[in-house]
Amino acid sequence: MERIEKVVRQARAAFNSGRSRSLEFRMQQLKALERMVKEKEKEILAALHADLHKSGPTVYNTEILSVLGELTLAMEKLPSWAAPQHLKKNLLTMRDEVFVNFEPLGVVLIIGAWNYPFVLVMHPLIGAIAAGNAVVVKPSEVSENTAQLVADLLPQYLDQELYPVVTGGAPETTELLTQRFDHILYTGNTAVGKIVMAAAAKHLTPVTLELGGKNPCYIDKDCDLAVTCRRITWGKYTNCGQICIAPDYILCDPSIQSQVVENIKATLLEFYGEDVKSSPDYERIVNKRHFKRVVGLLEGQKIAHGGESDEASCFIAPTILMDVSPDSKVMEEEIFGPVLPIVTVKSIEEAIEFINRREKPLALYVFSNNKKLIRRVISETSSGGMTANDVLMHTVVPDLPFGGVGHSGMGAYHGRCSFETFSHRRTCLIRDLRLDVLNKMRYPPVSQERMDVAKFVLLKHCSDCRVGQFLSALLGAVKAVMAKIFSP
Ligand SMILES: NC(=O)c1ccc[n+]([C@@H]2O[C@H](COP(=O)([O-])OP(=O)(O)OC[C@H]3O[C@@H](n4cnc5c(N)ncnc54)[C@H](O)[C@@H]3O)[C@@H](O)[C@H]2O)c1
Ligand SMILES: CC(C)=CCC/C(C)=C/CC/C(C)=C/C=O
Repeated sequence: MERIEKVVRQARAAFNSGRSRSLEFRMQQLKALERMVKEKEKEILAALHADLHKSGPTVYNTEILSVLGELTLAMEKLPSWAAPQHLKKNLLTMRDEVFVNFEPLGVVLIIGAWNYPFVLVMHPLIGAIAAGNAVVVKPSEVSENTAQLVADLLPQYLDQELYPVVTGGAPETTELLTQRFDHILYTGNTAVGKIVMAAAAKHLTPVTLELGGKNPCYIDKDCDLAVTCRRITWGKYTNCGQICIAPDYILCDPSIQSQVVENIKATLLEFYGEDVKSSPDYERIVNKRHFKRVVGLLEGQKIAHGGESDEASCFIAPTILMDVSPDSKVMEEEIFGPVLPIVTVKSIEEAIEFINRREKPLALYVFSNNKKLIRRVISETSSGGMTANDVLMHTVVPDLPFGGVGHSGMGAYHGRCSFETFSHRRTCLIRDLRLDVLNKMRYPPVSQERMDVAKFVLLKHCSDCRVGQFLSALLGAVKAVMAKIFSP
């Protein structure tokens, strides 16, 4: 544990040296990360297969490409993201420089989860490096092969003191959390999220919490069920249901429930063949603990499809549950496995009420040809993010912030939002010491007259105020004349 304290101390000393701040250095580190991902692709694929039975193409699409995409974006946009943001002025400040400067926060802690073990540490790491921070990376011990690979690879490519990796589980994370950081980004379950936030509060450290929840998926009667169910099947059973944005359960009218089941069954056959177990595209539950938890959710349920499992290989077949009671256990906790309950509702009002009676989810899905209904769902519910007429896809749009709300998390990242999350927006005002006469109205002794002038001056924005432009031009002219008269 002394080692952990030393690692954080070294990261802070490295940050204080100032070397992570220049854009040139940040770019160089991001380029090195890109080289790492390209050169070590085989090793990354192997680790993810060992941890989660993920197939090569799946890992390539979800983990490698998305990390390379985030890197390309950051390297292309960093100069514009990091540039000071000049803002509107009022009459009082029309001669000044008014801007927001993005500065690094300091030492950031990133705690990853096991289900997308590579991307969940790499995405925030990219944002934190781009913003000029030192970063301590703690990958999830549950995906042990990927965690070890990250620990082996990062020091080969990045500045070792600025970006150390700490491996281990709850004891190591607990120890890390006693240290002082300038920001913590944690990905994982809500219960540990509370522990992280409580520990961070001791140092007044801001947190980004990327948590989970039960993501509803409403299917309107007015939609193409074959397409709808193909998209839902893909999003639900990818990574064996172990994805934070998976549709957790379906809400639909009782009259279409059987058609939904039939369409999902047909898609499963298309995707994984007759023998799902031998499909290279179907993953496994990460460990026995989670296997038992997910199998336990099937108890007492009406299984419309699937239900088979094999503890030795942590296999659970893609499963659909029908006529599920809203009060059953499977509707209480996030499923995080290949089990899809269908709860019937008789109207969109009932669906909205159902969603709003529960904690705010990380994602919400609605399928309908009716755009008005989609807009209504957006305006009458809340969730971290949402996609209409598809699933998962809002997370792959680089400019969309990704994060939860309420019990599904706080704060967001991805793309520019990552850069902002790991930056301090520093308010800057640069004035000069001349023409102090213009400040007279704020100096004592106060008078009604001065207050009237202050009111006029403060309530006018320069950009939409002709008086401001006129005064500015006038002042410029006066300045030029004075300079001419008084120049030696
Ligand atoms: N919002 C997102 O981006 C996102 C992404 C992936 C997973 N998730 C959510 O994460 C959950 C699954 O992940 P998990 O929690 O099983 O992952 P996990 O077991 O990998 O835990 C996450 C991290 O917390 C640490 N940890 C565990 N117990 C701890 C403790 N007592 N004190 C301090 N640290 C501790 C672990 O070492 C690990 O690094 C699901 O709820 C899922 O929805 C959210
Ligand atoms: C398009 C697919 C299958 C996934 C893309 C989303 C993605 C890169 C997920 C990884 C990060 C994440 C939000 C995991 C949640 O558990």
